[in-house]
Amino acid sequence: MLTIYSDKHRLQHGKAELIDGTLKPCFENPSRADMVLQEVRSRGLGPVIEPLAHGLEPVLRVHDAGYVGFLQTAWQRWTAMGRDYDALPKMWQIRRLRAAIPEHVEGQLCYYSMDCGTPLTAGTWPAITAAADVALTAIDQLEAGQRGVFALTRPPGHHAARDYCGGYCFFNNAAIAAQSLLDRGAKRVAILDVDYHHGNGTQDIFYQRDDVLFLSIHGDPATEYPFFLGFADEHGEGAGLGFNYNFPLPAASSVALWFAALETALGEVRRYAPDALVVSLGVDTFEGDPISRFSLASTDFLRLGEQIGSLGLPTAFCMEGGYAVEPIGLNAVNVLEGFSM
Ligand SMILES: NCCCNCCCCCC(O)(O)C(F)(F)F
Ligand SMILES: [Zn+2]
Repeated sequence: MLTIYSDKHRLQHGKAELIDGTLKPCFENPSRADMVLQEVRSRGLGPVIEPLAHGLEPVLRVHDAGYVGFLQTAWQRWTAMGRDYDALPKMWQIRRLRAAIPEHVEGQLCYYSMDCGTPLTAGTWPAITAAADVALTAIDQLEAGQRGVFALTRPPGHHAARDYCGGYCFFNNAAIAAQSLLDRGAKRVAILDVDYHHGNGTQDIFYQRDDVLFLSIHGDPATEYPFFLGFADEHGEGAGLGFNYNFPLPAASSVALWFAALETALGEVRRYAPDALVVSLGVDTFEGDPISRFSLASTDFLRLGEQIGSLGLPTAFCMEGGYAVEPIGLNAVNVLEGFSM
């Protein structure tokens, strides 16, 4: 299987994250992609190629122009205030506060974000534009006839909505990939999100549409991040009603329950009969993940890959989460090996 990878991911490296009451080194850091790349190479998964530049147009097909403009200018405006540290919001535009978009960079930082765990740094813009190019280059390769392609994307993307960042995500790589497939002639695309956390951003982007089927298996937002989306009664709206499936599972759910949800999800994909599949591949469902509470073993990721492969669809895998850094490569590449079996 072909892997698309850019070293520019290393430019996104936040200083600290508020976890369990104290500031700790960011869980979402460059070592994650380094370890996955190392495993891709050591397992001989296939060629590794650099992304081609695709510009901002494909990004603007899913993200709001004001939001993209904010991301593009934020660091320069932040440092112009004499600040050289990571840009993080101090508050949010919550209920009954004015909804107008602030002019000032600090107000926009609050307006265009959903949490304080997603540091905007000097390298964020080049890193996220490179990640979008990685995802789009994977679609180039699907269009050229590849059956499965691995977009080793970092930073991740599935929490990034039309007009806000969060959960370590800025550009929604999987959504950009899916939209690009449609723009190149696909009639229907399914996005399967197997990350431990609900892909609220991906759901947000396609919620009113029937040309993208979104399915997500994740920790129940009743007790898990992102708390405010990802419930089973969210089926889409308008033309999109019936094209959104959430499978929230209680924390500490069994592997059997997880695969039962996967089987149901894959049945819906078969029924939808898409032209292609995009997988938001998070491996934080791993039993040893430090911030998540499912218990897949490394061998279960082989089974996951095989099940996805059984759909027989052209598939682009976009890397999302996974924080047990030692086995992250084993777990991610197991999915890709299983798919290729
Ligand atoms: N006590 C731990 C709190 C962690 N709060 C943030 C969780 C973000 C998860 C990000 C992800 O894994 O979903 C992605 F795929 F986007 F990277
Ligand atoms: Zn996750």
